[in-house]
Amino acid sequence: MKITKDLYQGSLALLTDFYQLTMAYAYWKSGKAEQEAVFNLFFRKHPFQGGFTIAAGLDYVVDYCKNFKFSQEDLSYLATMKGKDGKVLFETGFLEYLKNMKFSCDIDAVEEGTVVFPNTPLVRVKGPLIQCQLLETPLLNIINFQSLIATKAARINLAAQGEPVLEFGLRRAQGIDGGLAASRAAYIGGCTSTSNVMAGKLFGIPVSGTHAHSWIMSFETEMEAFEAYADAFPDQSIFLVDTYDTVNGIKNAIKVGNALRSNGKEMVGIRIDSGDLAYFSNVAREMLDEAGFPDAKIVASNDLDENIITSLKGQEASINVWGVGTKLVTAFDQPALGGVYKLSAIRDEEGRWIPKIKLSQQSLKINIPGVHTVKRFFSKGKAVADMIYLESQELNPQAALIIDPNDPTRRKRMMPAFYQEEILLKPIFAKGKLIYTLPTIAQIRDRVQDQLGSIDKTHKRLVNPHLYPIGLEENLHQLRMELVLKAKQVDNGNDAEQ
Ligand SMILES: Nc1ncnc2c1ncn2[C@@H]1O[C@H](COP(=O)(O)OP(=O)(O)OP(=O)(O)O)[C@@H](O)[C@H]1O
Ligand SMILES: O=P(O)(O)OC[C@H]1O[C@H](OP(=O)(O)OP(=O)(O)O)[C@H](O)[C@@H]1O
Ligand SMILES: O=C(O)c1cccnc1
Ligand SMILES: [Mg+2]
Repeated sequence: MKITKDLYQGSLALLTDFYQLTMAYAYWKSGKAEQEAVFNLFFRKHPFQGGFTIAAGLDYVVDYCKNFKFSQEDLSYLATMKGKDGKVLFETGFLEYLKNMKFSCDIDAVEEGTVVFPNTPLVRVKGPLIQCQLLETPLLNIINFQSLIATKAARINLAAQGEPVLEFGLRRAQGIDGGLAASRAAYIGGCTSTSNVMAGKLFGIPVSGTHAHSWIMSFETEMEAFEAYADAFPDQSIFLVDTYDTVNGIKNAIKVGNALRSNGKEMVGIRIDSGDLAYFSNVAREMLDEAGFPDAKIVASNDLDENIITSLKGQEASINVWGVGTKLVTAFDQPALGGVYKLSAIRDEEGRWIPKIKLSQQSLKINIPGVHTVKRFFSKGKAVADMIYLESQELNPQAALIIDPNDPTRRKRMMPAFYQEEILLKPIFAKGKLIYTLPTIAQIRDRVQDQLGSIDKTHKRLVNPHLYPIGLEENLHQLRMELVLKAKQVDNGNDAEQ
């Protein structure tokens, strides 16, 4: 395998779970392939025990769907697959069907960078059952990871209180694509730049960095190393001061800073990567100020995350720039967002939508049926609640009642006279045609900041946040309850109609 050349071979159609293909075959075989269905992608719980999630990855989803096609190589590989009986698994007629399959779904999705809450749809796919099914794994793969990292980045940036956060994660990221997608999502979530040069090239993200301990160690003395670096980059020197002795390193940085200044140049700052970051940053600030470098930046790194940054802020550390790698790009304390993709309705032969439900012992896991969408209510520019409702439902113009899907005793009446509203699912594809103008990555990043500004600070608290209200419109709640009771009867062998 030559990863530089052979990794994707121009097609991602097989980047899926095997069972999607066996189901696709069986749908085809039983004549159900083109029956229309609706699936929703949503998650049940915020990551990091937080109070908000940032939706990310739609740009990748759009590209995936636009290029949703099985290549000749993909089909040749599928043709070699054998069943337990030694016979080919997929008939040639099916492979022919896949070859001619054209993406034709409607996709509605929340825009990238939107603040989202549990149980509300992030992506809704409506179209031929076989296509909806084949999209499950790639859509989850893309949205789960990028939303997770964008959320982690947003938390880290909230902790940094507006100071720059430089993303340094590539060396510890989850492989090649994980590293690229993480840099993209980290930037969307609020980071200032990435150290990942390929992400810079591919996504147009600002690239920045300092230098490593190896640079210092390659010289006889730290002074020589600083001088040589200042010589190479007189306008952008940040000196790593902790290779041997941090206080001495700061003294050396000041000496080289003075030398630069005598040539009309200014050092940018120093970086501290070990030890007590509060103590050493305060020592450094005092020394730099005293030496006439009050504007020199103090960059800190070393296994930082939102909790350590919050703690360092609490200790009044003199850090101005935060370098964050491992714990950001690996989402260290929660390695996956538990997004799921569930069938919620299917069209019968008469063209009627039949809402579908999946039972679970945990009521938290019972899905939301029907062709539904989500609306956000705002009061004075602040988001106050999200309502999931059936698209075909006429809403009470006076007041909509929303009911918590996990606790029907929690209810909230929304009086439209006091609220502005926005439907969060936007049309992206109509019958396979892209009808959405993709924003730039900078616009998505700005959107995250606007969105965070639109929710109350109690939901942004990093520890024990206040729960944002989301609910089912009462008719949808009623439908869900009826379907649950009916399904339970069927499950028990009773006649559902009695
Ligand atoms: N003042 C502080 N308050 C809270 N956490 C801190 C403080 N200073 C440093 N830390 C964190 O404590 C941890 C120290 O880790 P560790 O002991 O591995 O580093 P170190 O020994 O200082 O550095 P290295 O091993 O790289 O030489 C890091 O996660 C760092 O971010
Ligand atoms: O700590 P992170 O958040 O991942 O940030 C990136 C780290 O990568 C670099 O060193 P590396 O960890 O490779 O070596 P070191 O621990 O010996 O400094 C850098 O000096 C940071 O410590
Ligand atoms: O530029 C840096 O300082 C950097 C880059 C990657 C990892 N750690 C630090
Ligand atoms: Mg380290």
